[in-house]
Amino acid sequence: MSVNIHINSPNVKYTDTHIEALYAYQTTSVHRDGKKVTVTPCTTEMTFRTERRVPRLGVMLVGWGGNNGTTVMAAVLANKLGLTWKTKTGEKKANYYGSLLQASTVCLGSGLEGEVNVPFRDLLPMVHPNDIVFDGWDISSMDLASAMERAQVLDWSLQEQLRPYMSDLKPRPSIYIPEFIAANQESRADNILSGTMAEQVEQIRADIRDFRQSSGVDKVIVLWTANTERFCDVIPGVNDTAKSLLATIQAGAEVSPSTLFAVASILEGCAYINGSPQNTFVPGAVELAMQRGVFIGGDDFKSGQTKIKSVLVDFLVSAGIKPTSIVSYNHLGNNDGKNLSAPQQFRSKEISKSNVVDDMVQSNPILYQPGEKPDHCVVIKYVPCVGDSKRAMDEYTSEIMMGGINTIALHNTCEDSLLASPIILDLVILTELCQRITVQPQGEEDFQSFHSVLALLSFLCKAPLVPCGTPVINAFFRQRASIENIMRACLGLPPQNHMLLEHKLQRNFLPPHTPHVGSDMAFPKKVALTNGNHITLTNGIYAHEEDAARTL
Ligand SMILES: NC(=O)c1ccc[n+]([C@@H]2O[C@H](COP(=O)([O-])OP(=O)(O)OC[C@H]3O[C@@H](n4cnc5c(N)ncnc54)[C@H](O)[C@@H]3O)[C@@H](O)[C@H]2O)c1
Ligand SMILES: O=P([O-])([O-])O[C@@H]1[C@@H](O)[C@H](O)[C@@H](O)[C@H](O)[C@@H]1O
Repeated sequence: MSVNIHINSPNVKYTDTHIEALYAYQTTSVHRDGKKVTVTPCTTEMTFRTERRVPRLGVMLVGWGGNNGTTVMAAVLANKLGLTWKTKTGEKKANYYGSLLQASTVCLGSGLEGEVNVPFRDLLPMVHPNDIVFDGWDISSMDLASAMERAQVLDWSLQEQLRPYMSDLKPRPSIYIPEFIAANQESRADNILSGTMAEQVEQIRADIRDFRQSSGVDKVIVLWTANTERFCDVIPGVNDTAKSLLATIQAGAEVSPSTLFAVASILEGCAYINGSPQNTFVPGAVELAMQRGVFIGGDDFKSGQTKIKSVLVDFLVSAGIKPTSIVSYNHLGNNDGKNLSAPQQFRSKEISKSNVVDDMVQSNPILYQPGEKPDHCVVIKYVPCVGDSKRAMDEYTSEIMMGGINTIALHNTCEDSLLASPIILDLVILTELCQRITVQPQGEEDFQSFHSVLALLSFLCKAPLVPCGTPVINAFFRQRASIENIMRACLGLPPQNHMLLEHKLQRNFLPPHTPHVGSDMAFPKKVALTNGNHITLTNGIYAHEEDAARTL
């Protein structure tokens, strides 16, 4: 179900190349003086400009031969080919469930039939996952069909159909520095580059150029879905500035493979996204991205256990209930789990899985004293038997009224790669869309793009990377609303505020031409059809309906 949305407003202009929308951005400036809090509403008129032409997108995955890499490749092929396959519970059909853009909707407002919800992906012109061209690197030389089999994620009857399309896909040799990942990964490393660090970065850059040229794509985005690395020390003169980082690479001192890929991507003008928890984006990498006007984003896909945590803690704290203990245990048996069985790699993940509640806790000084936090314990165990089917068990203990205690226990079987793959697609498609959006605040001559650190990706990450000094938001629905409302702004639409005031007052205050869905209104007998099979909904929002005529 896809719709063709057209905003009928004097503030929105469709040119051949752009959607241009005048938008009143409303915020509040708050000043606190002791117990006195002064709130000043601020409105900034601005113009959002979105390029309408959707490019041919190439995505290069670092770790292409891994569980996530092979699964996202397989999923796109299966969708593109419209594959179905038999399983013991019946026939399955390829889909993109779990993708915010492909499988969730947004409410555009009310029409003659009540609320009109449309696919997120239809809000603005954006890349369809079926059209993405993939390539990538892996320290394992295994072809993608065999690597898909090794991953043990997808049903065999589906794998058999996909094998002919994936057996010729071979990951490019990659940068391998053993001390950054678990020693137990060494047995996979038969596909590695040689030469100095600088030479290897140049090879990665050459790979990107080769892919862009041979595939004919218009742009390339690079995404890290390789193993979790240990954290890298941030050292002045080594990686604290773009200049020092580039010099360190030339000198061959400590730089992680993920940071080397980041530098190579940025120097090639390609956005770079980190799907793992390590601190790939040392200050020098961030500065380099800003200097080059290239997007970077991450860290660590938010896919299952942590995603629920960012919902549940938001619910509890927003409801005035005080979480006092969060115990997040899981065991998994895939190669990611094997890598995380090493202490330094686990530590990277422990940090990203633990910090996700900080903003929600700090938002409620009624419940928490300054600096007070719930006990928070993260445990990850490697149990080969369960493979990619991670078993997450959580216990949330909270204080409720009058000394009461509430305990929520969850068991969550996360098929990790089937949860992460749609997130990988959302990350690259949203990043590409942001590359086509510019904004001109009132009074400024030039249009500007988003900050190089693409905070809009926070919804998809456990440890959101944000511009220095800006707030880190982990609360799930706040993150989602940020994406929705920025996309609405590109269409000149106000933020979704959920007020539904028209249904909460005694009298309907909407202009007569705007029907109020309710028994006290006489519906027009027929909705005029305009422009062929477009139907003009009230308030000028057109929806392209598959079925043409309708009478009400
Ligand atoms: N739900 C999820 O699966 C999920 C959620 C959040 C984060 N992650 C992170 O995503 C990453 C991938 O997860 P996975 O389950 O696919 O793991 P995986 O081990 O199956 O795949 C990682 C791949 O990266 C390769 N690799 C390692 N070092 C490399 C390098 N320097 N260059 C190129 N390739 C390299 C490995 O050979 C392997 O094929 C991990 O860091 C994991 O922590 C996964
Ligand atoms: O499900 P989630 O918490 O978002 O994320 C997952 C962790 O629970 C799991 O322990 C880890 O192995 C995966 O790489 C992923 O990070």
